[in-house]
Amino acid sequence: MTDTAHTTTTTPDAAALPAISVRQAGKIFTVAKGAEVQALTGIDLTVEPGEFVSLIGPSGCGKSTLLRLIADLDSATSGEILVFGKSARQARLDQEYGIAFQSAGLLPWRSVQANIELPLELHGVGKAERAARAEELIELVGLTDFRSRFPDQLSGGMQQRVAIARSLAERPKLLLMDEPFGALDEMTRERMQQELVRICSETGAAVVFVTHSIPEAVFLSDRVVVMSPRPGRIVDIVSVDLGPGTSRSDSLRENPAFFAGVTAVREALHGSPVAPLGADIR
Ligand SMILES: Nc1ncnc2c1ncn2[C@@H]1O[C@H](COP(=O)(O)OP(=O)(O)OP(=O)(O)O)[C@@H](O)[C@H]1O
Repeated sequence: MTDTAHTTTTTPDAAALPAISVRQAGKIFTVAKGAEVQALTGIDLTVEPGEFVSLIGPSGCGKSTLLRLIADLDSATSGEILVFGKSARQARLDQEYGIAFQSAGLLPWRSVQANIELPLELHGVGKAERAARAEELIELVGLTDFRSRFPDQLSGGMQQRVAIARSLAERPKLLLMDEPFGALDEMTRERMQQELVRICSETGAAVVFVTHSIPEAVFLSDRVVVMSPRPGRIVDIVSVDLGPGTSRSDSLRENPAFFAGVTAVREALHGSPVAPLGADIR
């Protein structure tokens, strides 16, 4: 449950900076009649470049709030949040990450292809290059026959796939994902999990991934951050080290190391001490 040291000083090598450094972050919402909700308290978390970290915990424990603070969609009441050594605000302005959140957030007047191309368009990427990249991504998320459709002509899960493709358009070094697979059927969800693993290993992107699913968190993650509510805080960080030679392919779902990881996260969620992981899971 240790966390790596925070790097808040400027280093000459940007690649050596953590993808995310959160130190003592807290968030208080002011609600009706001046009442306050302490959504997060004392959050310390470092995510290294290329690392996959999931946030899991009961409803209301602050998972989405933490992700929103990192994405600068809301501001912390206390503490510090750095993204690749920059303030969350600067990182947002510099488009340091891709975002795929619960609601797909697509532009209804743009086709699937045009939605996926949007971030590239905003950054002045030429038409041919945009189209080629969109084509790759449309294929990746299995929407080849739907490239010209509009969001209201797609199922919720298909809309979510468009949003994921859009978040990948600029090959970001960091992806912030809030239950991106929540609306998908189980088979599509597992396929998308595998695609995400592949994409991350190919691009070296770090990911912070909010989920309610323990198996999903274990399948995807290097570390699973377990949170508890009132106020939202980190109660444990479970490392999922599957040992040498174990890839995150479909067969992992039937691997004893995977089951042991699921058990470790479940116990952490339920507040039981996590047994030291055995030889299968280090
Ligand atoms: N804009 C807001 N105004 C007031 N309170 C808020 C706001 N956003 C979140 N909260 C409160 O902060 C706490 C954390 O909410 P958050 O949505 O981050 O939890 P979560 O763990 O993502 O929940 P879920 O798993 O249900 O999505 C909750 O008590 C919630 O009611």
